[in-house]
Amino acid sequence: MTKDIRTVAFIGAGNMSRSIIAGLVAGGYPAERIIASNPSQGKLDALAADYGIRTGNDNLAAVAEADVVVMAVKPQLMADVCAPIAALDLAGKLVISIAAGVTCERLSQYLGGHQALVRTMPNTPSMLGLGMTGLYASDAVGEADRAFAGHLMAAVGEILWLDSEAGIDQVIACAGSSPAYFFLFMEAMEQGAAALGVKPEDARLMIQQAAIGAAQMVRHNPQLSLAELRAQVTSKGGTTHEAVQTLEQQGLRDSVQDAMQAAVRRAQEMAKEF
Ligand SMILES: NC(=O)C1=CN([C@@H]2O[C@H](COP(=O)(O)OP(=O)(O)OC[C@H]3O[C@@H](n4cnc5c(N)ncnc54)[C@H](OP(=O)(O)O)[C@@H]3O)[C@@H](O)[C@H]2O)C=CC1
Ligand SMILES: O=C(O)[C@@H]1CCC=N1
Repeated sequence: MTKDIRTVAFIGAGNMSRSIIAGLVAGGYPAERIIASNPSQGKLDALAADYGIRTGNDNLAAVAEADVVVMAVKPQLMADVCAPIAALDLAGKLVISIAAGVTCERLSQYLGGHQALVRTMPNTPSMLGLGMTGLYASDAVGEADRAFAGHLMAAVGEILWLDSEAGIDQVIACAGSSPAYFFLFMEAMEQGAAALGVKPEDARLMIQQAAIGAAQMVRHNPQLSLAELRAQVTSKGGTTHEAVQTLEQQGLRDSVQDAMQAAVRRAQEMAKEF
């Protein structure tokens, strides 16, 4: 955890803010230095109860008090939410955006020309300290602010600094959106298990353990390629070979590649829309 403790205001307290806040507090970031601002009260009450952070409905009060402002609303709301914030004195404040498809240039326009911007692309496993965040700092971001943004997101998982802003869209495809691909795969396995007559709770346990185990094997065996790990499971003439061949023949790799390209395409479209 960073020793550089600053007051951080999350503007928008939805799924992603909750994930990051959960990870920060679990990692020891002082809860009293975290503020969440959101229109609906229920999410705020839950955040205050679960993590002891400060909450409110007044974005401007939160921003005024903060050293660091995390913009965490949906991309399509960013312009409207930023407009009143732009009227505040933002000098000396670092603004971190987690929104997909809102460029630094656009965000700077929305914030009245504010320059100290870091664009990030986190993901929901941040909640467990198992996040993956890509970061891109605009030229105006000084060393201390850059380091703070890195430490903040490193508190909830791994980080990757990007040389170009276009890299953020690659992070979306590989890590921001990708937990959903794995959930979808596991959902499909649940359905497959049901078709085999497996009880739902048994299916969930087996799928969960296989997924956690596979991910940990990747993590703990950096010397082995993914294909080598797969080969270790695949006995010659055995069951895995039949299953994997079925997935291959039915085009799993092409589907995944198309899906990742679709994510990037959508991020690029959003950058024009928002
Ligand atoms: N979910 C994910 O996995 C990831 C999301 N992101 C990005 O994070 C951002 C947020 O996404 P996510 O958390 O999923 O979305 P959510 O819809 O869960 O959260 C957005 C929050 O913004 C709040 N909000 C709406 N209007 C305002 C306002 N005027 N002022 C303050 N808050 C407001 C909403 O409040 P309410 O609904 O209570 O009205 C809601 O709680 C998006 O830009 C997305 O691109 C990035 C990486 C991963
Ligand atoms: O679906 C989205 O647009 C956001 C960005 C990455 C994950 N969720």
